[in-house]
Amino acid sequence: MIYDCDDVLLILFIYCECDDMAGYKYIKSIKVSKNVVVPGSASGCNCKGSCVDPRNCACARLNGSDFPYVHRDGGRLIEPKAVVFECGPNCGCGSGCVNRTSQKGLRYRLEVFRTPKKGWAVRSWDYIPSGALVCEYIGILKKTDDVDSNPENNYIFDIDCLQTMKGIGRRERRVGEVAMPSLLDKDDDDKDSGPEFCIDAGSTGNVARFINHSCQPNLFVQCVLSVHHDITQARVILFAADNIPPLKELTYDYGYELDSVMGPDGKVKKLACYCGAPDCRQRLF
Ligand SMILES: C[S@@+](CC[C@H](N)C(=O)[O-])C[C@H]1O[C@@H](n2cnc3c(N)ncnc32)[C@H](O)[C@@H]1O
Repeated sequence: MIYDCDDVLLILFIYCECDDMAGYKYIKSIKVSKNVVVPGSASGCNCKGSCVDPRNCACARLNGSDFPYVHRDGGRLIEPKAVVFECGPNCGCGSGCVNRTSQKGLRYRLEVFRTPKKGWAVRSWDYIPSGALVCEYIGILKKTDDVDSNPENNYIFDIDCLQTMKGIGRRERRVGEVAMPSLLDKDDDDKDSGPEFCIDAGSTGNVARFINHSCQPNLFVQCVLSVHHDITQARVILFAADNIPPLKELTYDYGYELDSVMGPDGKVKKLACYCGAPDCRQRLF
């Protein structure tokens, strides 16, 4: 299976909702469960054409007064951030703006291949430079409570951006100030309740669902807000952490705490890790 630029899941993020026969709403290519309320679009910047001057761009200010991306290779993330604020539907800039890097689709030819011990996996036919966008984790946006009943679904990504920003969980907290502190105000009472929303790629998804875990990964997870500014429903984008040569397996850290996953019988579930890294933790969870 090869995914290339023709298979791009176009993520234009024009805020548009509609229902299909199965009762899902859509924000363009993102399917949304009917019982999920998607926040309204944020007000944008007044730039024209492309955002170039961070002093005059409201979106740049949200990123700490600079753009998170540089122009090389169609947009490269300068460094991992707690959250990236991209330009959205109410911004004056156009689709070529560098601050819409995650909205431009796949740039590398990604292949799904079979591994001896980990099932399917993903690699690129092209060289991927450090900081380049690899793909978005696409699926159905659901309430996490609604998927707990299906413990055999291996394709659920909990949107743990808020927890990571608060230093809860195993994913590494990003240094640097969050330019919009109100993001962190959300559900302080629910500190232990975990992510409210997840992306379920069990029945619908893209190539990201086949990317395996590694204890020494070459991709990292970046939370991105482009349409609205609700961190609990942030988009989840995978970027290259290193220069990645062609045909090297692409991996990210799933971020599980050991002993954090329970089976239907209420007992701790364990899964052996076969990432092969010298400092492998030996278990995914
Ligand atoms: C999101 S899926 C990744 C694609 C999966 N390999 C497949 O064949 O569809 C996650 C599942 O892949 C397997 N997996 C991912 N990384 C692994 C690793 N490092 N070691 C062992 N199994 C892994 C586990 O079964 C995990 O629940």
